[in-house]
Amino acid sequence: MEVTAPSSSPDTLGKRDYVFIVNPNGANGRTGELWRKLRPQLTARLGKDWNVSEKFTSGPQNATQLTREAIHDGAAAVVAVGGDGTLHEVVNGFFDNGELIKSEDSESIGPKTALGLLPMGTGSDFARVFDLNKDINKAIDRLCRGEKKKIDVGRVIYGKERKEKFFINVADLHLSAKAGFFAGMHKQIGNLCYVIGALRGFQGHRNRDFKIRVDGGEWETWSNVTAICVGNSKYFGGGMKITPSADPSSGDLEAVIIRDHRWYNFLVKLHTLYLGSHVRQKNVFSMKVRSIDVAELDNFSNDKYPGTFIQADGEHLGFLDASITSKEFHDLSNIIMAYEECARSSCLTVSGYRHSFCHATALQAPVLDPGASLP
Ligand SMILES: Nc1ncnc2c1ncn2[C@@H]1O[C@H](COP(=O)(O)OP(=O)(O)OP(=O)(O)O)[C@@H](O)[C@H]1O
Repeated sequence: MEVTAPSSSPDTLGKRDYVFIVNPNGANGRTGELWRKLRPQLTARLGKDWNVSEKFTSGPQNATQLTREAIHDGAAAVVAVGGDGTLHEVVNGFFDNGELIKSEDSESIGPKTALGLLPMGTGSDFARVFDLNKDINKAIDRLCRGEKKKIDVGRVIYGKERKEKFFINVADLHLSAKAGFFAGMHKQIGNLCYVIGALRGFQGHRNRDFKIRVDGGEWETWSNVTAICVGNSKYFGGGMKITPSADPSSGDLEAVIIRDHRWYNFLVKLHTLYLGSHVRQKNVFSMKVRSIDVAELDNFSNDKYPGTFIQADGEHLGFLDASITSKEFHDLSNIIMAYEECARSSCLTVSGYRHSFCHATALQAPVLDPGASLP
């Protein structure tokens, strides 16, 4: 829906679109309410230079499609309005078949469209690293100032069919992903959903043995793993600083592997998860990685669930394949999960690739002014 005058009006001629993709049901409907209150302010502040348009999502995954359409149409920016789930879907809309998409008139590799964020979800964890989660006006100011930052995205490949998703915040598996799955069912109670999710996650949980390979090196067996969290950024679960050294502009990811933990370990040391000091504890391992592969070693067939839970940006993706054996795993026929830093570049040019093997990802969040030159 066009908020400003129609694009044929003399006022809008030559202007590019700022497309706000709104999940009206985010944060149990609060996103939609807040958006309606903020929209006039945004139109007033941005409308002089841009066509401000809004698109409401019709349901899960729709934000991805809406983003692709906006990029094809040459939007200057696509701004996710909602929580981490909506941001995740918008980020995935920058890609198609694993490749960055570009506007139809774009000559360059990578989109001319930038990514933006108005955090209005339950957890809004990605926004925390920019200190934008507490005050929406701060996020609006940043958007209107046109402040830009280059950021990375990660990629997860999982399951027998080797499905692929990009993530911008944290991807994780096993207990934390199971807790996230249940938390998603209780978003109506706000941040308490993460407590309920954790309690339900612990039911029937047992630590597992996995094969893990870092940066394409040797596979190693890790026994009694409770959770594996890989952060492009620092926070998940409504403010837990799970990967405290991760920096979305660093070019690498932080992998935190938690082993041998029981529910009471978390209970006693819960505050350390919020402080990020858990990484200094016994049985918690942190490392900087470019990629990490994980495969199951033991058989899940007797379990209630088909395998190890995987989530990305708090969105349930599925399960590692329960039937993976070490033989299949060596065949690499059932991989697993791989994170990959995607090369970064300006959203306007092809210069600045950090790695020639990878197409540029032009994700800059929270975005702006695609006309300005990048640092
Ligand atoms: N129109 C819609 N109706 C129902 N669900 C939707 C709609 N649009 C998107 N969704 C789904 O809503 C889910 C949650 O959205 P979102 O992340 O915006 O809010 P949240 O869960 O409250 O916040 P956070 O993820 O930060 O905790 C996503 O999984 C998304 O797929």
